[in-house]
Amino acid sequence: MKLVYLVLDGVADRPGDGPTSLELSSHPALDELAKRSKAGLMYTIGKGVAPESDAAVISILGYNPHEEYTGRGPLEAVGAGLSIREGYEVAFRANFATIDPDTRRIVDRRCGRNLTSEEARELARALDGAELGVYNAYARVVATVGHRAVVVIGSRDFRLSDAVENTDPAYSKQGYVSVAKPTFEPFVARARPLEDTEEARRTAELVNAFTELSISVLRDHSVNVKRSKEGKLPANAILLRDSGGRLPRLQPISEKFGLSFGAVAEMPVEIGIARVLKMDVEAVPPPTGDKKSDYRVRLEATKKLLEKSDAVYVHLKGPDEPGHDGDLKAKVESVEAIDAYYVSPLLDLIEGEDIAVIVTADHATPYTRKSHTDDPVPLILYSPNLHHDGVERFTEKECSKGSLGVFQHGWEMLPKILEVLRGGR
Ligand SMILES: O=C(O)[C@H](O)COP(=O)(O)O
Repeated sequence: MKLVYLVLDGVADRPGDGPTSLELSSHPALDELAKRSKAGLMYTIGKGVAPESDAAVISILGYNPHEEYTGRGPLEAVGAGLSIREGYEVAFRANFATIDPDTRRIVDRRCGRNLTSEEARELARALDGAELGVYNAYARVVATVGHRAVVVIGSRDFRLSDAVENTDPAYSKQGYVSVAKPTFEPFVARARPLEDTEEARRTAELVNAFTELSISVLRDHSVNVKRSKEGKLPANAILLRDSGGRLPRLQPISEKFGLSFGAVAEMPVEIGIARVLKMDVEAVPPPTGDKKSDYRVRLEATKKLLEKSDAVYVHLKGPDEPGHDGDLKAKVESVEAIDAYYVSPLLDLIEGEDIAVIVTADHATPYTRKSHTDDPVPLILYSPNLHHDGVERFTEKECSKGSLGVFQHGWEMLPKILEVLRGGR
């Protein structure tokens, strides 16, 4: 038996807020699969935790992020091809953002979501390698996809600590698991040490020095002058979150489950996770405006990996961004594009084959809330060897009627599902 494990980033909404994107969209292939599946719901980390994708994905791949985890920064870094000098460097997930440089008020955490990766690369170059003026410290800045970047703060001589608060006010650090705040004061936060050590105080000082430097360097950068002339928001600040000083030491997924895993990943954090878990990674280019071609590439990568791996984890970013933007229409369209261009041909591919499929999400990003929430996500498990529950559609409400029940923690799901698949009932 082979397994395709499909994660639709942020696809779930909050049913109590009104009709969900899954209810409003037409997705015949997902519904067809749901009809032939067992179904359930899952809290991807746990009730009360509105997770970011990093810890949520770690969790739904079977690892409890409260036990061994070191934050999103290092995963973004490894996904972007950077390594971290343990003890002397701390990695952060970064957003190019628009602020009022005089008051530090945040106008947009994603500078209008129209910063191109090329523009971001040019801005990053202006800061990469900058000296921070104290502790013989420096910053490395690497742009990844759109407004997203990785920042590594390092010192040549002094030890640093990852126990520092985010400067991005949208997320709070709870240990190494970052939690989306339902509301927040839209100001660039000052980094504070989160433990009473010289290392943490020094790192917070360096983070604040980097923030000031980035604001002064980006203010009149030619990319921003051009963007302002075009009526676009300038990318004139960098918000940091999810500090981590090393990669998590996790058992490779093939050893954990006795299955070889491939991964189709498009964003640096998922590429980083797949690398850390020692999956065979097919990194595909980030999403473009051409959904048909994007999903064809992802399906080809899935096919290729299925030939050599027992299981393939496929992470599709699509629905998360419109969820953050509160754009119901775009979220519905994103589900429909995945259905037509990825799931429908996947059904043809698995027809008559001994291939099981899981479809779920890493968290909810309700368009009504514009941020991640702790709502449980729908889950279906198809296998030609299993009885199905007879649910009608792939939606939150329909899946709640399924025999898999409600997983209280994402990390409990994969072991249970593999047991069901191996038991064949
Ligand atoms: O799109 C992303 O990178 C994250 O899922 C959400 O992060 P953001 O709140 O910084 O957009």
